[in-house]
This record gives sequence, C-alpha cells and structure tokens, in this order.
Amino acid sequence: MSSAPMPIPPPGPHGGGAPSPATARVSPALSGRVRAPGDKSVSHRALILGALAHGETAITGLLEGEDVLNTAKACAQLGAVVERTGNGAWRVRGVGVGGFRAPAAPLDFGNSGTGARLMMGAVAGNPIAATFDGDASLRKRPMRRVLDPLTQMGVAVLETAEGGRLPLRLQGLADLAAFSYETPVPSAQVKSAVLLAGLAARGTTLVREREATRDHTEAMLRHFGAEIAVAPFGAHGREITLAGRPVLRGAPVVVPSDPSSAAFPLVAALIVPGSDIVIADMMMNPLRIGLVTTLIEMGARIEILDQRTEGGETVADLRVRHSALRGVVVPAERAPAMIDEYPVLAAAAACAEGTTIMHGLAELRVKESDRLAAVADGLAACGVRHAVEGDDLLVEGGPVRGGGPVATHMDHRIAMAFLVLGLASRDGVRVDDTAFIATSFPAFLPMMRGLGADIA
Ligand SMILES: O=C(O)C1=C[C@@H](OP(=O)(O)O)[C@@H](O)[C@H](O)C1
Ligand SMILES: C=C(OP(=O)(O)O)C(=O)O
Repeated sequence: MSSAPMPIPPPGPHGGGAPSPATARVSPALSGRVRAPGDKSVSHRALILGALAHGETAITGLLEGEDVLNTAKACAQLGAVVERTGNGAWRVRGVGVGGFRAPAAPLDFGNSGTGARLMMGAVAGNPIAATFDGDASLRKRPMRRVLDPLTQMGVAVLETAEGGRLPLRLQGLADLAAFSYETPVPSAQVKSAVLLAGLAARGTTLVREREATRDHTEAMLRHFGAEIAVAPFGAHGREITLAGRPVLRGAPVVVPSDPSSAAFPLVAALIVPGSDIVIADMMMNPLRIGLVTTLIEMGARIEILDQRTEGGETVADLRVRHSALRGVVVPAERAPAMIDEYPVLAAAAACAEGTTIMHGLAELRVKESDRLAAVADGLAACGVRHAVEGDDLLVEGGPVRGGGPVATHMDHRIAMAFLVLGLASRDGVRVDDTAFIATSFPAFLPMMRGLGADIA
C-alpha cells in the first residue's frame, strides 16, 4: 500500500446519464478463472465502522462500486478521514462513537439501500441533523422500517417525502435509549441500523430476527472491539445483544469476494454449453450462499475447492461446468441467504428442465426495482413461461427464445441477470440499460467478455 493518498473516484452519474443498452448473444463455451469484486455488504460496513472507531482502519479489497463510493463520501462528510491508498486499498481515520459532525450538505446514497439505511443508524447516536437522499430508485424504497425503530430509540424525523421516503432529515442525539426490537421483516439492513444506533445507547440493545440474515455487522462489530453476543431465536432466527457505548478501535479489514456478484459468471457457466470456469476466492458465509445450495439441488456441477479462512470469512474456489439443470422448489426460509440472487436464479430456471418454484419473495418487491415484477416482465420479453402467484415465482424451463428489450428499472441485478440469460438464448437478449451495473460490479462486462461471453 502506498502512503500517498489517491483521490477518491467520484461516483458515476447515477440516473443522470443517457441509458446504455447492451445485447448478450449465444456464446461459445466460457472458460477461464475469475474473481468477483469485494463484497458490497462488507465494504459498506468496513467504511462505516471505520468512521465510528477511534484510530485507523486499513481496508483491502474494498468494492469500488458506486454504492460503496457514496458511503465513503458520506463518512467523509460526517468528519471521518477517508483516503484511497491504492487499488481497493482504503484508509479510514474514525471519530469515535458519537463523534460525527453535522454534514454541510445532504448525504446522497445514490442507488444504495444499504448505504442509506445503515448510515441512518450510524448517525442516530450523534447530536446532529443530517439529510439523507438518493436517486429515483432509492427515493421509492421504504424507509419506515428503519425510522420506526430509530424513533423509538429517540431519533427525531424532521422531514420526509411522502410515506417516510427519501429525501428525509433526521435529528440524532447523543443519549439514545437502550432498546429491544424484533425486526418485522427479514432484513440485515434494519438489524444493522438498530445495532449501529445501539452503539450510542445507554445499556444493552437487543435485536431479534425470526429468519437469520447476513451477519456481517455482528462479525465486524466484534472485530472492532464491541461486546456482542448472538444466540439462536426460534427455528431459523437469531437474538443479538450489544453492549452500548463500547470504545471501538480501528482494525484491518480484508474484504472477501462477493458471492452475489460471483453468481452471474457462475450461472452463465452453468447454462452456456461446454463451459468450464473457476470462480476464485468466493466468500462462503452460510448466510450468503443459498444460491449455491439451490443450484446444486438443480443438478449444477459445482466443485467447492480449497475451502479456507481469509480475513475471518470462509472462502473457496468454485469450479463450475455446464450442467443439465432441473427445476426445484426453493423454500421460503432460504430467501434471506440468497435474496439478491433470485433474478439470476430465474435465468438458470429458464434454462432448466421442468418448473422451478421460488417461495416467499415478498422482499423482492422493495429492492432497487420491484424485482418480482421486473423478472416476470423480463421473462415474458424473452418468451419464458412463468407465473407470479402471491409472493411466489414459477418459472418453466426449456429452450429460451430470448429477445427483449428487457426493462431494467435502474436495477443492476436485473440488467446482469438478463444479460446472462442472453448467452444461452436463441435470439440473444437485449437490456435497455447497463449503467447501474456500476453500483455493485463495475468490471462485470469486461470480466464476462474475458470468459468468452458475447455481450456488446
Ligand atoms: O445488509 C446488507 O448489506 C444487504 C441486505 C439485503 O437487504 P435487506 O436488508 O433489505 O434484505 C440485501 O438485499 C442488500 O443487497 C444488502
Ligand atoms: C438490494 C441490493 O442493494 P441495496 O439494498 O443496498 O440497494 C442489491 O444489491 O441487490
């Protein structure tokens, strides 16, 4: 790592630029070895906890996607020193719990629910007012799920757009009430917002979730010196107890490779005949790999090689070969472990033999787009038979005609999932905009082309 700070790259012109359509066409066998970028969830948390800690946090492998860059910018606006020291290498000098200063301008989280919701929790325990905003997609997403618990802890909501949406302005306070909360929806963002606010609370914060969601906040809080305990809650849930007012100490963070991004080359290799690729260093956190479990049940040839621990997470290399997939039933309780992967699972299901039934997808309706509707419309545009029944999606597999254009609705995962489907579709698939892929996976197009994918 060099010691001279490099300029923080500005986030791209989310939503403002002209749309950038692309077409994926039937491709020859994919081959090669790729590594997906740094995990988006871990990257946001490394910056935020670095900003809330005393001393220096050196981060390697940070995802330099627009969502994370917006969080970096917000941390700097709140008084942390945030520097880019090399490729994916960042250094944060934090201000300590309760030490944020009032930002002079609104905090703009672009397309990122994680950035906005986690930072509301982080700001809550500071005696400052801050305005939170985002792009047209983020302005449509529900924020009451975070405002409700935060106001119960003492935060004041000074202004919101209709329905408690962004833009909104919060007044935090140094002395939050200790709080017990059961999350009403399975959401790591809601859980994390409450825990981050709980850092400034007098006494213990308790969060219960009926379905276990990704546990990166808990792991990183422990890594930074917080006193945190996790116990089972009910059949699938967890109970998290956090002691208030810890002294957080900056700590090195090695960001593992993102399984939600790796999902795209992974499914592409499964559906393009003759493919044989390796996905290197993928994070194997059990709360993140529901897609791998599901694909293996579908008959996917995925070999998990060299499983090891790196930076506190289990990682592995995955050898993935073209496979004859068959439809399966995906249980609702698996949803939190693969919530962002349903669009690309739908692409795999479209190429499988038989019907795949995915249960319990209500949360997909409140992502960057209504992903249940966007996937259904995209499948229709590609001639794939499917049905939405309540919160379930049914996809009938078979040879895919393709076509489009698929409307991506400012949603990176819709764009990437349908480009992957195009690689195994008779007529290819055209998507209306690839610009938002930069929120989570800026190197997606070159990486896929490097494997042999025909995307132009
Ligand atoms: O905590 C996180 O980093 C995330 C949690 C999930 O959202 P919800 O908490 O809304 O389920 C996921 O969809 C998102 O991409 C990242
Ligand atoms: C839902 C996602 O992210 P966020 O909620 O942070 O916008 C995603 O990346 O698929």
